[in-house]
Amino acid sequence: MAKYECSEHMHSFLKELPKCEHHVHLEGTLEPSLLFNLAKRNAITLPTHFPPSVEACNERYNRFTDLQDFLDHYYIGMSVLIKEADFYDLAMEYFTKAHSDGCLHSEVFFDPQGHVERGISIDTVVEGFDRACKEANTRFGTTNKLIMCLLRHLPASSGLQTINDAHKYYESGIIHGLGLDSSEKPFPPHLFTDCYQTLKTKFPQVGLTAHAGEEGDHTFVTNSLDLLNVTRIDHGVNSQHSDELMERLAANRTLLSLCPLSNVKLQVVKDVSELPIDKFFNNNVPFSINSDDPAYFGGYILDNYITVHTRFGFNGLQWKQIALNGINGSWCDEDRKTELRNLVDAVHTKYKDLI
Ligand SMILES: Nc1ncnc2[nH]cnc12
Ligand SMILES: [Zn+2]
Repeated sequence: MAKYECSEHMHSFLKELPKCEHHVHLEGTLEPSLLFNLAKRNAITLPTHFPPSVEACNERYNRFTDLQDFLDHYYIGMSVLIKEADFYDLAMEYFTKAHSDGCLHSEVFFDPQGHVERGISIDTVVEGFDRACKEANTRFGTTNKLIMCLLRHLPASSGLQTINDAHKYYESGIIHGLGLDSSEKPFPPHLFTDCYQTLKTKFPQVGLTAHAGEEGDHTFVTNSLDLLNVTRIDHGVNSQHSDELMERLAANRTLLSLCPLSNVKLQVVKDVSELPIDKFFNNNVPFSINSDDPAYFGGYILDNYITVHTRFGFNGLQWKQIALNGINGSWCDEDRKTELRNLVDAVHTKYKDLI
């Protein structure tokens, strides 16, 4: 289904192009090899219906029927994460891979409720992830932000409790944002209005985002904007079905964090070429390209960029614009944004023949 070639030269350009990732769940970066190592280290027995080996995981992960089928594996997978060092090791594996893909700034999700309900304290989770964020910055010079997600299949009261438990991490800036994930269609945005409002009132600097328009229709996107006051939308592919919404996203420069390989693996589309990526680009709807749950969907950020290239054949100038839109939509400070824009300029100049 590849329509365009990705030459070695284009591959090098896409790898070197400074990229920002805004949509990756740290628990979704749990490679089967680490999953089984941690299960052994922590003496965890996985349920008998979970794939019993790395090979069996790779085979099963290739045929998810929908979002819920994936989530059923994802929540079992994360059950091997017990100690602070487990969360650290998981995040360090991701930051190392992202850095080797040319990703210079990552805003990463995590699901504390998925751990707290198993008896793991939120402090264990956040301390491990925060230590990895700091280590990645020291080791690679990459920047990163933690975004706490609420699980939409749990009641808003549990979300409020989680926000309360995370209070000190928002206060110190260790957690920067709030997101909303898990099963979308049965749990629309209005259920979480109070959670978003409570956090925003206490911490006006917090970044707000939500998964919307992945399996839900475009009203999930509009309602996330209107009721949750988010400034970013995770996925948002179904925004394509409302011209009014498309205009609103473009006018307000609201970033969609698209996840092309995820959409194929979760049967949102059969092939990346069916995604409205050219439509978003041509209508000035800003988007970034992300990996979502790379250990489950078979590709990290660069794999997603390359697949998009083979389907849409963007030229060097268009790729530069996509990279700049990702920087503009990031939650890092202005100095870092300027630094990243200059790096994009330099790489684009180096590959100026790709225009
Ligand atoms: N793609 C996705 N959609 C909703 N919830 C998720 N949790 C992890 N990945 C997710
Ligand atoms: Zn996601």
